[in-house]
Amino acid sequence: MSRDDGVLLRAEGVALRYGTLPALHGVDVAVAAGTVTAVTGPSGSGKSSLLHCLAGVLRPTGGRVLFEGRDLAALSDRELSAVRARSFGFVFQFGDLVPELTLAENVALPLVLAGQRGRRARGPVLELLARLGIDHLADRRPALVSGGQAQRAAVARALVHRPAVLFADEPTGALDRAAGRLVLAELLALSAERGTAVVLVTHDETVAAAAGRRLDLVDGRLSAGAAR
Ligand SMILES: Nc1ncnc2c1ncn2[C@@H]1O[C@H](COP(=O)(O)OP(=O)(O)OP(=O)(O)O)[C@@H](O)[C@H]1O
Repeated sequence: MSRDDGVLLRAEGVALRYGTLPALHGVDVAVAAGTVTAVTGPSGSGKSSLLHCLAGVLRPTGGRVLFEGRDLAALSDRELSAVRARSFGFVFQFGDLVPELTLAENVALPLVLAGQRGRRARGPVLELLARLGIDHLADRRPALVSGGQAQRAAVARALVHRPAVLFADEPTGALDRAAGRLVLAELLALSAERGTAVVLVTHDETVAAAAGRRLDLVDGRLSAGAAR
């Protein structure tokens, strides 16, 4: 564990450049277990970049990111992949389900990657699909379900291995407002039940207001007053 009580993930002075273009400038963030953090800010302000740095998808060009006290940049590729597979879940705007696999097979992927046999994974997968009201679609491929149903499957896939942190980048951005609110409420309820911390990029003011904490980015910096 980190030296700070309950802090799972910590960004210290995180900076990121794409070539010569600076996207983040010295961002400090601490994410405690079981909390919900909304990352907001105008288009191009660095929200996705910050999420990707926190999740170990992008390596910061300055500062560091610690998960359970370990600097992600100091891990080998194999160790980093193992941390991400075991401890992190991801939901993106367009679900990114594998089109050739059924919903159940998609949701089982994190368990199969962790070494579980497909058949053993089916129990927890179906349970989660039932919680999200889509167990009757378990054996359908993503192309044959609605956008909201596919996004529910993406939420199930992100939580099935009970990760410590769920990273969600505009997870309901492709849905209409009402459907989006519903899926998001389900995502937050399931995460809370499982004690999973959520870091959520959103443009939706209502969603941001409902999160326990809000980080507002402006030009790659946390705006003054943003709670860390
Ligand atoms: N792969 C990339 N290569 C070069 N520049 C990039 C890349 N990804 C993002 N950027 C730039 O970095 C800055 C921050 O982008 P980022 O996607 O993090 O912003 P954002 O706040 O998530 O935006 P949006 O709300 O539009 O998704 C922007 O100026 C963007 O153009």
